[in-house]
Amino acid sequence: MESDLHRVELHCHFEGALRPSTVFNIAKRRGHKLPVATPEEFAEFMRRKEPSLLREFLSYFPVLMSFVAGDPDGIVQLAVDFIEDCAKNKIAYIESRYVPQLFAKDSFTAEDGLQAVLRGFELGSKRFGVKVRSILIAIRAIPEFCDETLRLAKAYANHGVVGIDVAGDDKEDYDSERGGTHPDIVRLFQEAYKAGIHRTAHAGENSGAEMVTEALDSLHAERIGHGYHTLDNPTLYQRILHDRVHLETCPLSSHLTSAVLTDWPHHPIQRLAADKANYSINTDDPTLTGQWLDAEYRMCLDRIGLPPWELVRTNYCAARSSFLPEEEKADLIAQLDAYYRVRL
Ligand SMILES: O=c1[nH]cnc2c1ncn2[C@@H]1O[C@H](CO)[C@@H](O)[C@H]1O
Repeated sequence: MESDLHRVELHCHFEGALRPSTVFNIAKRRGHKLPVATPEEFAEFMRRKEPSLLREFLSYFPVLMSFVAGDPDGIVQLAVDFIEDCAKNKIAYIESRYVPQLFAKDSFTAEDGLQAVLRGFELGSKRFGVKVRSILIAIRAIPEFCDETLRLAKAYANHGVVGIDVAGDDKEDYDSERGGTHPDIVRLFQEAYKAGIHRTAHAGENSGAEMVTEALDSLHAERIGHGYHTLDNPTLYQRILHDRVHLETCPLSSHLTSAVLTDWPHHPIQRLAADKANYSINTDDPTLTGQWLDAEYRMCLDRIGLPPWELVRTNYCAARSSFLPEEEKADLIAQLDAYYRVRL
């Protein structure tokens, strides 16, 4: 049977995409005190309704993880459910990113957490036909994690891990006076570059264009997470366009974190579309935004005013800029071709 999965997503935090009802059930099973009585109320409790600062948006991650860290069965189930939610959103291929250390608790290590996520992804992939790969995230504010991030990225390169990223509050945790990104994180990216591990970096989300330049020049980033403020610097923007650097944009998240302050028809995505830039449409954190890829696409059509074929084009951009080996990339593009019957 021909697959109807035809979308590619490159920027989705697994911890930010945990199915609320499953988190609720895990928390109940473990005897956690919950602020609400039903799974539906829990979903509403986690969903951010109004724009706030990125820092506040990110403050919900420790809350979510406190319910599930250290619980292997729960983590496997969440990973299976994640893949099911991808299939419901017609995702053929997804690169999911996460911080293995956030799953650790007591004697349950970051590596145990990583293995549980990978196990769930494998089970989910077999069941729902979605192809998934992992990107391990280093956190800007916790450079102490870097050595382990590099070790795990190398050790699991043949088990579904295709790259690394750095996340966190890119404005608050980036110290331009002291030289920007922490040296340990710069070293992590340089080592990954030498080892042939792919690299993307959160930059230009809340921070300015200079951080995007640093990500390209010092971190050897092949893609940029968010990157909206690239457009504030015309020279850098021309460089991105010329070099076809891929920007992983996340519409609703950009609004809820106040990364983008303009109204929807003037969203940076509108400009990227007009300039035929290399970018993709992504969810970032569905548990916190309350919407998956279907709704993000609708937002692009209805609010930003993208034409439908532009969404087809962004899927091809995403497939071409994915961290898959060339042969698998060609297979993915063929899968898109079979569905769209037109290549953009
Ligand atoms: O939009 C974002 N910008 C920057 N960092 C983020 C964003 N969403 C999640 N994380 C960070 O990624 C890790 C979980 O994968 C967490 O550390 C969270 O703070």
